[in-house]
Amino acid sequence: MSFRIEDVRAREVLDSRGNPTVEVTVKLEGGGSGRFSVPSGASKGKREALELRDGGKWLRGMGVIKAVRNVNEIIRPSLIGVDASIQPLVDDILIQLDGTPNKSRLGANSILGASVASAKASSDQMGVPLYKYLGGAFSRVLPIPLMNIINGGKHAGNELAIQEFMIVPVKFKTFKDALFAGVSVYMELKALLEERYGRHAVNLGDEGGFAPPMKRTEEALEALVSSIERVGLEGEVKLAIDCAASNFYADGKYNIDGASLTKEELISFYERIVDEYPIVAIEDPFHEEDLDSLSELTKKLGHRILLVGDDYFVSNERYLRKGIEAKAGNAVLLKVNQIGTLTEAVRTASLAFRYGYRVIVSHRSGETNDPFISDFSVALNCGYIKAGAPARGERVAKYNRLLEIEEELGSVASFSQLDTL
Ligand SMILES: O=C(O)[C@@H](CO)OP(=O)(O)O
Ligand SMILES: [Mg+2]
Repeated sequence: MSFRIEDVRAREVLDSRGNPTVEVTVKLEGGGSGRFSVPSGASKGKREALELRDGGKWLRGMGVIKAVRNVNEIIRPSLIGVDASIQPLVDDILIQLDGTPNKSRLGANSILGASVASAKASSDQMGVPLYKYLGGAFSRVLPIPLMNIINGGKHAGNELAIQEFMIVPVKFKTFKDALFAGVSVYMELKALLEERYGRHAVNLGDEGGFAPPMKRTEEALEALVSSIERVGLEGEVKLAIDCAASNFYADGKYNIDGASLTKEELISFYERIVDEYPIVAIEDPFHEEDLDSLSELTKKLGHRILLVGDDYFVSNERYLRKGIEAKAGNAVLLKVNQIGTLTEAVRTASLAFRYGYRVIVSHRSGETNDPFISDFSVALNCGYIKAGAPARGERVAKYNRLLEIEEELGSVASFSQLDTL
């Protein structure tokens, strides 16, 4: 059974927004193979590892021709003969080969493709499911899904400043029950939006949530609360928001709900909505450079809800460490393509666990049908996943994979129900 890499090949495929993305296939001498197609964000953090794009006018510059070439011409010869079952070695070779702090030479998209495809090839060679290969025999925690069912910000063509309005099924015994409860709320929300705003209100945003013509944050929160009540799930399904606040910040002010707020006013706004609605998590509440305000909000609300850093920490150990030192936030969003290799993503998760930060494995707004993040969340036993609405194939692929894993684990599967929730 040889784990030595025999071949690495990349090609261009399309993501869920129709943009080209990199798909990498790794083949091992022993016959095992793995394939991964890389996701892509729209509201990216400034400090994320670089996603290599090209093509000029053609495809509005969204091509990945160079990234594919980098895999086939630079990464391929360096990985051939390497033992794919030693993931830190594979990733170290990729990191050295790139040689830049933000993966700007080869592109995080080409590097990540090779990194994850190697892990998948190795798990195939070993004949064990990916979550077990990555996490070992004790991987058994199915994550609470944070399901984004009203889309705003950069993910939708409406006037909502806040990017994601999520439902969080918190009091269920199994992942399947939690998922199906979320689906009931999603369907009820569709009916409610049609009643209130008409049929055009149920068009979908990038992550499969509805993109109704709403203007104010509380209009969305209220619609979610009403939908939850209408299906009788109050107390069992709660709410979360991803503000992605860098996108509504300009010249020292936050432009939200028709007002221009100072950070102090925004803090009061968050305190009020947490009092009035069943919110259990707020992600990126301030712009990505303002760690102080995140610390301030953590002091006020950190004992009650999750305060999640996405653009703040960009899945990077270095920035998470700064957050920990500043007592900013109490959870980190983990997106493998923000950092570029699997080994680095796992290191970030380990650092988070060591300091009591929660880890939420996350999709990107531009996704593919690859359900890698589902296996990854179970491998980490982290207890949370953010994977969009239970609609649109590329989101559903993640939920369906989790259903499969839960069934496969049978009686040892455990579904996370965490204390602060
Ligand atoms: O901000 C986010 O958390 C993500 C995923 O929901 O969006 P994007 O992939 O566009 O960065
Ligand atoms: Mg985010």
